[in-house]
Amino acid sequence: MVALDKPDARAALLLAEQLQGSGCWAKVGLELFYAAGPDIIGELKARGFRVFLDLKLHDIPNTVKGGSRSIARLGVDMFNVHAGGGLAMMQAAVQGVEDALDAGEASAKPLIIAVTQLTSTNQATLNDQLGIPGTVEEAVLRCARLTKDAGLDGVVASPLEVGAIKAACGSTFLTVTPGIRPQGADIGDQQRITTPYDAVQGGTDYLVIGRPITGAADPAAALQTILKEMSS
Ligand SMILES: O=c1ccn([C@@H]2O[C@H](COP(=O)(O)O)[C@@H](O)[C@H]2O)c(=O)[nH]1
Repeated sequence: MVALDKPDARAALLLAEQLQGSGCWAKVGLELFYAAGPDIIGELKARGFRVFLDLKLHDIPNTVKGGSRSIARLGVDMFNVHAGGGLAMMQAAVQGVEDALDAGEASAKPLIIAVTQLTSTNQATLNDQLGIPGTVEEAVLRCARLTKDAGLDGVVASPLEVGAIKAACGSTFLTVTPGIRPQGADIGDQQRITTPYDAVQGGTDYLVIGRPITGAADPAAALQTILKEMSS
């Protein structure tokens, strides 16, 4: 999944066109969605991309239900919420999608996943800033189990945690992992990272990659290099 973190539709579609035919998904996050609006989803779908809408809903259950219903109408293939919103909030996301399907507003059910702990969070952020005791992995696993109990399809986590999540929640529970950095790439604000190769070896279902591809002089070539690294 390539994170199309671009400031407007034109820049995002220019990038998407360079990646067309590679088989990658397009991930639409806050920067692009707030700038380009819902129409960007249709533009990407028309170019053959499967779309992960990464808006990380986190609100009271009733609001998340309505938001999820609206998202289901857009025809995205996957979207997410924050597990930190709790069981009822995540169940409300599922209900919102079911309402859209029952009302004939959406033709297919998108995958719904939940962010466990952001990959920019480290041990100190968790314990000292957020006041959550224990290790990051323990916090991630608590969120993953809650997400499964709520009936969602999987979680967003670091590739470092995939083995533990699969052991706790089962092999078919999806793991979607940002925090991917090829050897020598700039780490930026990410904290819990691995290489594309190690992420694949660790059993992740979907790798999410932004700047190592989008910041490259030739994004299509950067993607191909990463795809090669994943499979060798
Ligand atoms: O825990 C999370 C959840 C979402 N993301 C998003 O993934 C990409 C990663 O981009 P890079 O440039 O490869 O760091 C970005 O869109 C984030 O919003 C995440 O990184 N961690």
